[in-house]
Amino acid sequence: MPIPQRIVPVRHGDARGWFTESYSRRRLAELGIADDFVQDNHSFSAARGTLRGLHFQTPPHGQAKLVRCLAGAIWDVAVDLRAGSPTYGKWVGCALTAAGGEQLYVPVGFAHGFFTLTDNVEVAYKTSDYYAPDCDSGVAWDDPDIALAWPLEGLEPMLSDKDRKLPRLADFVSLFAYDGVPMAELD
Ligand SMILES: Cc1cn([C@H]2C[C@H](O)[C@@H](COP(=O)(O)OP(=O)(O)O[C@H]3O[C@@H](C)C(=O)[C@@H](O)[C@H]3O)O2)c(=O)[nH]c1=O
Repeated sequence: MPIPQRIVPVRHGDARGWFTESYSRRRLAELGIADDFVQDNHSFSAARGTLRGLHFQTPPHGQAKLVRCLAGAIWDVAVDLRAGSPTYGKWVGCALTAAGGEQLYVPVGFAHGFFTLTDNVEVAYKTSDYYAPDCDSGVAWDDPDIALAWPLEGLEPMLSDKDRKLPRLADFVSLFAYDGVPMAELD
């Protein structure tokens, strides 16, 4: 289904450690995910309390993302931005850890962001379209209309200058289509 999903690839453990298929096009197709991923991104955040988001690219360069954590842990979120969706402006979030290998699938039409729960976090994600700076967009992480329950635990999030100036959802006119499937809680 083209809504956010939490995916936990199987890990095959043995005396050496473990092995996992971190990406399988066939396995994702079984879950209803048919995006053609064309770019791999990798970011490093030095400090716990770093927040990146809420980001998306506007049509015609919307990006689905398949997000995972290679070091440390994050709290990862997706916000529904599909015009006419009954879950427009609603969010889902979950922890993604290097230790557990969990992934979050973020479809086109959803904003994405994360908050680092540890120091020295590496996040890797596949995207279904190339970086298109003219379509780079976002909404404010602390927009009260979205009311994200970030696990701040008293920390003041560390943001980029760009993210500090992002507009509110109310100022955004969505050109993302709604395909009839409302967002649901993550498994
Ligand atoms: C996203 C992106 C950025 N850049 C460049 C632009 C800039 O000089 C530098 C850092 O970019 P940003 O500040 O936008 O990086 P960051 O704040 O990490 O942005 C990312 O946040 C997460 C939450 C997402 O979902 C991503 O799609 C992306 O928006 O990297 C690329 O060259 N290619 C890319 O695909």
